[in-house]
Amino acid sequence: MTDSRIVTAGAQYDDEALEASIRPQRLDEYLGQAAVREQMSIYIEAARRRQGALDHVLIFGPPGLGKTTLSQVIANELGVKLRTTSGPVLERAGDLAALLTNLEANDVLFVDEIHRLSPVVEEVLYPAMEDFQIDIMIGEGPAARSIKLDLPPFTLIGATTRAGLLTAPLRDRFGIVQRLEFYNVDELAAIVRRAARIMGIACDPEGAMEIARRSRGTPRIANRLLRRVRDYAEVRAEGRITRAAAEAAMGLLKVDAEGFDELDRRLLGVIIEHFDGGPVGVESLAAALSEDRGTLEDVVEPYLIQQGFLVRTARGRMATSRGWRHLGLTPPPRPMDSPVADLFEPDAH
Ligand SMILES: Nc1ncnc2c1ncn2[C@@H]1O[C@H](COP(=O)(O)OP(=O)(O)OP(=O)(O)O)[C@@H](O)[C@H]1O
Ligand SMILES: [Mg+2]
Repeated sequence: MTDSRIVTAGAQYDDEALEASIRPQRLDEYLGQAAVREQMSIYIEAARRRQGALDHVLIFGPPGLGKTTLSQVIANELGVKLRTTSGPVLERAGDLAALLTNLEANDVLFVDEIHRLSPVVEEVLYPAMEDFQIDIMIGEGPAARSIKLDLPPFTLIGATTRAGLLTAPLRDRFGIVQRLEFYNVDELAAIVRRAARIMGIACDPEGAMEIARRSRGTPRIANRLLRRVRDYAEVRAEGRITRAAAEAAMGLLKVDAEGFDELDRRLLGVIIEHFDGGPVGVESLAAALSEDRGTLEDVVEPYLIQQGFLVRTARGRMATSRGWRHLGLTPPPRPMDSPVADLFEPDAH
């Protein structure tokens, strides 16, 4: 079920065709993330002047915020080739060795889901990152020996939604660590307007704002909502994305004013109605919703938490007063000696 959510931040197949034309190629098309952009522009320029490889970069942040995009932008700005792989794909040490020995000087190797590298592959990566060398074993049994190979200088870019799952030795080998944040509404509106231009659909600023507000801080969702609103505008609104067209289209998709869909509302509803607002453990919650725990933790909760509708406490999840009100319910009186008491202040959210 979750895969078909319009507001899921994860990638979906229908995205691919248009995605390629919309995806930013250069740093000045990569909107928002001002601090990341400024830092990266300096590091990239410095590497270019030295004609050396950029230091290794770790990019982390929730799905759909632009990790893969940023890695491509970095390679484009450096003017080097990008090779792409991912943690789960690299099963054996030899898989990684083959990729590394095919790199040219200053190339970028992008490893998506780097927290899912197997330990043997990670072992190969350490000396490769640190000294641009790898040890490979030739042969088996008593005749086996290891030889050292020199690699050209290169940049490893690792991406992960779960920085906490990276081993310390791996994390320490990245000279540059960038954390992507949820985008604000103005940034998302700019992303929507740019994508609408590329798609050749007229989009009023208020129409873009309306889409932006419901995009959960996530460019991938903004672009997906834009495509559905475009369909609606073409059929019902004379091909123009106005505020009214955006509202009507998203009403049909059951995406509410906060960008929540039915799963978000069910999650809040279950915490409030079955568990008196919490705290409730994630396993009980997953069971009550018939959803998988990982989906709740990685996909559903981060935005609810970031927006102050939900909190994670040591004893489990709790709905905040904002969460109660979103469902049209009256929050309970402020719990006196609760570690989250301040979340129940009348004007806090
Ligand atoms: N800063 C940005 N400016 C404009 N568009 C962006 C930006 N970041 C991402 N996008 C758009 O959002 C889409 C999703 O981004 P991307 O695939 O890079 O996310 P991701 O962080 O790699 O997600 P995942 O964790 O699922 O791999 C891109 O195709 C791109 O069109
Ligand atoms: Mg990605």
